[in-house]
Amino acid sequence: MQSTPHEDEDPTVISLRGATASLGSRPVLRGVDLTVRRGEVVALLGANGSGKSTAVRAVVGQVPLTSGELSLFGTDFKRFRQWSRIGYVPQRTTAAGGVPATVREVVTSGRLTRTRFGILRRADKAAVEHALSLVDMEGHADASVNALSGGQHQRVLIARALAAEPELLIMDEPMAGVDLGNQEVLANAVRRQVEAGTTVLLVLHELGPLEPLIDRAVVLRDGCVTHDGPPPEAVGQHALPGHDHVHPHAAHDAEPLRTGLLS
Ligand SMILES: Nc1ncnc2c1ncn2[C@@H]1O[C@H](COP(=O)(O)OP(=O)(O)OP(=O)(O)O)[C@@H](O)[C@H]1O
Repeated sequence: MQSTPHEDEDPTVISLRGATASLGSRPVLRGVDLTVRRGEVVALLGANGSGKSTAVRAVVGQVPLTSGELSLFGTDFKRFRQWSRIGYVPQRTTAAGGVPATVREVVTSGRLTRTRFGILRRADKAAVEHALSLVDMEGHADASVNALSGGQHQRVLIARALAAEPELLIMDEPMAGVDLGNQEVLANAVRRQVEAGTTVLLVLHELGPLEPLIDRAVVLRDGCVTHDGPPPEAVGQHALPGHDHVHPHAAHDAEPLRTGLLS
């Protein structure tokens, strides 16, 4: 495993303790404990509406906790400022939402947290090109993101997160709406990150091509953890009691999804 400049610090990358959170008046997290240690690949599984997205959004500060504790890289969330150490790929977003940006421009935007005043140095440009190559999008770097398929969009969003060379990569359903060919490319990109020592937290509907990478599964049900341990066997999440998930099966190279952060 790659050594990191922070190797001597607390190996706990994410620590969520007794976390509760509400959306509107609805309690969505009801006492969640989640620990992710350096170098681990953890899958967050559970039925639709069990609180998976809310849990990862709480970890990245998009949903405030109503009680409980969160620390990142050993630092209490309130004092944590090192956001460039975290790459986040949210659920169901488009790369540009109609903005006439190129693939390279969108990926470059993910590097800005590593720059001073947004000025790109040689190392920054190299990191952007490397991120593009990790998801096999070098050949599309100058294409408009609005002309991409759904699977290619997802590859660009992951490259945007990788451009900052994060130590922790958080991805919310990276395979949703992505055809098998693009899933393989994404799985390869994640595999290379894991081999380089990146810590990964994934929200997944089913383990799919990422299965060999996953060290541990945490299963949520109604905002509570019902399992924290080895991932379910090869049959995937379907093996879990109470599995009642609706799957967004992708058509061949599905259309870009049109809702999300930037749209
Ligand atoms: N803005 C909101 N206001 C009120 N309730 C919400 C809001 N967003 C989500 N919820 C509800 O919170 C619950 C948890 O949602 P969340 O997206 O975290 O679940 P999930 O496990 O990620 O589901 P899925 O697998 O369908 O993505 C769901 O019942 C959802 O309907």
